[in-house]
Amino acid sequence: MRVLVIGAGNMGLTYSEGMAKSPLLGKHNLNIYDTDPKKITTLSKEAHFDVYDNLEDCLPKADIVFLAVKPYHIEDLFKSMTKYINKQQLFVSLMAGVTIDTIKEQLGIKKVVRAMPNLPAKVGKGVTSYTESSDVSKVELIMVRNLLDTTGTSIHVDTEKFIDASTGISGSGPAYVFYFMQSMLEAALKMGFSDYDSKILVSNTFEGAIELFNQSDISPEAWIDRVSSKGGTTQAAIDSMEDNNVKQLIQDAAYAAFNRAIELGQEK
Ligand SMILES: NC(=O)C1=CN([C@@H]2O[C@H](COP(=O)(O)OP(=O)(O)OC[C@H]3O[C@@H](n4cnc5c(N)ncnc54)[C@H](O)[C@@H]3O)[C@@H](O)[C@H]2O)C=CC1
Ligand SMILES: O=C(O)[C@@H]1CCC=N1
Repeated sequence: MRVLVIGAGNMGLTYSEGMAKSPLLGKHNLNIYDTDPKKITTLSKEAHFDVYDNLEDCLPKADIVFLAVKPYHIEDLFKSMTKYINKQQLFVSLMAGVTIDTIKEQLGIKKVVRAMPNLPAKVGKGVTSYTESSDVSKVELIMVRNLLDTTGTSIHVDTEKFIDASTGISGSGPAYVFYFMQSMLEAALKMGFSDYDSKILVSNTFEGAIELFNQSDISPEAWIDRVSSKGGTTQAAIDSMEDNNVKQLIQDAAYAAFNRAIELGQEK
């Protein structure tokens, strides 16, 4: 099985590295294509996998093609792809918003898996949701799942609505966590801690809280209770967040991303 990844950016490279390291594929069955000459030069020197600057040499021989460009790149990309593709090939899109029907229509193909990954895939802790067009067989779907799982874990969803919804939760989600971290870092700096100490305080707090959550069946709400003393400091902080409607604002943000994913799918 030969896999081609189109787009050597954050996601394309992350997936390429995950798949190339996996015994499922190995680096010689993994090719990557990009149009940016600087990226091609850098990647060619690193030689984790075979890098291409033209579709003619890599697209016809691929069995599975990952699409990892920005949604606004597809117009040019799809035009350049059509003469090198065949109906046996399976396309896996990692792009936010772009629908299965758009990919099928614009490429004139039938087998598409639409997936929504996230950036912790870089450290093997990604979560990817995925769904497929009706022409993808069960065996092909298992193959794709195995490839997605080289960067973490995956969940199968029945409709594309849940791909857009998971964009609002997990796809964009790492940015919400970083936003919270940045806010805590800035508070620590204002309180007078050094850069180094602020980073240690904040990153260990996040890591420790996640570990507690993962190692128990206790909800985040119940953990908040365990941190809080009546009339104490945590209560003062949580009251401040509740008074400022922070929970609602975070939910609004997740919906803003969900709705933007739907909108992207309608922009052709
Ligand atoms: N960055 C993230 O955390 C996530 C990104 N995604 C999706 O992944 C996709 C890629 O995002 P990033 O990797 O962040 O973008 P990026 O900007 O880092 O990478 C895009 C790559 O595509 C290349 N490219 C542009 N036009 C091309 C063409 N015609 N042919 C070949 N390569 C071309 C660019 O040179 C660049 O290397 C997007 O559609 C995004 O919605 C999904 C989930 C998370
Ligand atoms: O911001 C974006 O559109 C992409 C999709 C999810 C994360 N990054």
